Amino acid sequence: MISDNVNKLADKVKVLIIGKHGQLARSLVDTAPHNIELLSLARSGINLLDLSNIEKAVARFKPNTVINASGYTDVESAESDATSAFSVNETAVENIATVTSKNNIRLIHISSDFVFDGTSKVPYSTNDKPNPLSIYGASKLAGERALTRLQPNNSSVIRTSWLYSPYGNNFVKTMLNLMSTKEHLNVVSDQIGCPTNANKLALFIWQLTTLDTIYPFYHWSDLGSTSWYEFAIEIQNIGVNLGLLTRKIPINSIKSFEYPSNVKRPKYSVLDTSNSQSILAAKDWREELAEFLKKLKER
Ligand SMILES: NC(=O)C1=CN([C@@H]2O[C@H](COP(=O)(O)OP(=O)(O)OC[C@H]3O[C@@H](n4cnc5c(N)ncnc54)[C@H](OP(=O)(O)O)[C@@H]3O)[C@@H](O)[C@H]2O)C=CC1
Ligand SMILES: Cc1cn([C@H]2C[C@H](O)[C@@H](COP(=O)(O)OP(=O)(O)O[C@H]3O[C@@H](C)C(=O)[C@@H](O)[C@H]3O)O2)c(=O)[nH]c1=O
Repeated sequence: MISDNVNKLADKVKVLIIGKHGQLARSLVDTAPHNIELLSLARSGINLLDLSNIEKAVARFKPNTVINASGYTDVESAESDATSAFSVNETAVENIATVTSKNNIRLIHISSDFVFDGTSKVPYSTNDKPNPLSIYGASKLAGERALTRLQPNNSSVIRTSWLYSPYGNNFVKTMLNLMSTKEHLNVVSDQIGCPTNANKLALFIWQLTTLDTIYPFYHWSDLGSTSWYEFAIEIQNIGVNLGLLTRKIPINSIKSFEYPSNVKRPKYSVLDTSNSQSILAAKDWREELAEFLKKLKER
């Protein structure tokens, strides 16, 4: 018995992150606990469409947990390139789940509020039925289903929404950029959801890696709800207060149909995160945004 425990202590927890250059993968690296041995792989290090290549990467590193932070996230381009969206968001997930299931490795995978159709009037629970409106949403749902089919045990799908971080493309960075270069902005006010600080999602994911058993589905976002329009207003208000922006520009509230886009986005996609709160307590989205922008100013 004693030697078993010693062996457990000697075996460092090893976590493989897939999607190295993405905003969530980078936030995971930023927040990783010190006792974890990490390997984060980009496309150059792992070919997600080649099962034997994933096998090799896993055999070499021998992770206890794989976090799939990769994804085809260009919601607009997905509408005209469904093949690429499904290959990353479904086929790659199938391949990863096949390998992790075979090797008894925990798999944590990220999905989106865009699997829902937005007709609900109350936050979506993990039991609610998905019905995606977009190709991106359909490809994310296909990935969820592949994972559930191939690795029903020791895996979790975490659905999240409106992710932002200092890295890559996200609404907060786009707004700060547009607010400093444009004379006015039009932003949709009839899509309601909840922003998520990628750092906090990363902390939630790290908590999941420590639990003995995990549920198949979690929802995670910051607390509260807002529209993209109110989100933009708040970014501008805090941005000006902190000196990230030098002036305020007019921000007009518009309807979805007035915004040039090929994508049908859910009108309401707030996630019910209550089951996740015992694992990590979330904060209101405004508080998270203010902390994030403060740190961005200090960088
Ligand atoms: N962004 C958001 O608002 C939300 C995101 N999600 C989900 O969270 C996850 C992480 O999102 P986020 O960090 O924003 O995504 P990013 O777009 O920032 O990063 C995605 C990463 O996936 C990598 N990738 C794409 N295709 C492949 C491939 N074939 N092989 C290897 N790597 C690949 C990209 O690599 P490269 O840099 O080389 O292109 C990129 O590094 C995704 O699954 C996404 O669907 C869920 C809800 C909201
Ligand atoms: C830039 C801009 C966007 N918008 C609108 C368009 C859209 O309805 C909303 C957000 O636009 P974006 O293109 O930034 O975000 P979008 O790529 O649609 O965001 C989604 O990404 C995927 C990956 C997810 O999983 C979702 O949770 C969600 O975060 O804001 C404006 O109204 N005005 C603007 O100037």
